[in-house]
Amino acid sequence: MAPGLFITFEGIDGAGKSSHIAPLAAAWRAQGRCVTLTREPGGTPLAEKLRALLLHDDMDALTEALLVFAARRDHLRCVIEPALARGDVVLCDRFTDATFAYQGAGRGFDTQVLSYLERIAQTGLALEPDLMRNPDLTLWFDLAPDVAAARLADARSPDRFEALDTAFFHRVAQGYAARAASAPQRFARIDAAQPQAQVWQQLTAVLVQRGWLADGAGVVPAMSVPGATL
Ligand SMILES: Nc1ncnc2c1ncn2[C@@H]1O[C@H](COP(=O)(O)OP(=O)(O)O)[C@@H](O)[C@H]1O
Ligand SMILES: Cc1cn([C@H]2C[C@H](O)[C@@H](COP(=O)(O)OP(=O)(O)O)O2)c(=O)[nH]c1=O
Repeated sequence: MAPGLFITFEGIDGAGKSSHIAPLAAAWRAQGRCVTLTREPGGTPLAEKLRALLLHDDMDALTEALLVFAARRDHLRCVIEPALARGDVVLCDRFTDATFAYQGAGRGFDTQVLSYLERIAQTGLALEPDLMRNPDLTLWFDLAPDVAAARLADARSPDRFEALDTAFFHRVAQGYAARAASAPQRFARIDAAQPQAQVWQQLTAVLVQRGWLADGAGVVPAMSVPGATL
């Protein structure tokens, strides 16, 4: 059995993550791999309830951090770890880097506390009991906040995060850049300002280069592939 692969998609709101996840899942499935397609916050019935609170109810940054890690723990326990143990490719729309970018850099919450929560929430669930689960690869969609905002203005009504100002998203973008610099082996930066066909090419090239996807993978996604299919 091929070993499981845990791949996360990160970037500010509107960077283009959701548009590419379903087509990548289809490309892997066409090559005979089982794929688990999921998202954070969310991915389990409990974590989806926490997601609804996070996206719509007012709360402070510590409460946000505790809720995202509670949702993550349940998601790891019920979905991600079992899928990896089966040998699936797990494609997850956001994971812990989002917490460091949004609650850490965006809200200004203490990143040492986030690191502590990361360790306790992500350890003790894998086959190897001491492993702190981290993605094998993080595809980071890097896009200027004003371009992302222009894309979103045409696309959907904003949630509690998407309604924040551009200064917040500049901080979040810097948070992602810092996280990527601290784990360069794990991160692949995708230039999300490119037209979608080129974004797709860059994404698949990263995966082919690692030997995880065979060459000639799938079609370029249509612009309208919704995140709502997750
Ligand atoms: N490379 C691209 N160029 C132009 N528009 C894009 C591109 N990628 C995605 N979009 C559009 O931008 C909007 C936000 O994309 P989406 O995939 O939902 O972003 P995210 O999941 O990162 O918030 C959608 O309307 C989508 O069709
Ligand atoms: C995973 C995660 C997401 N978020 C935020 C980022 C997003 O604005 C929001 C929901 O993410 P997302 O699923 O990308 O929203 P959408 O489906 O509308 O594209 O949650 C955090 O603040 N911290 C986290 O740890």
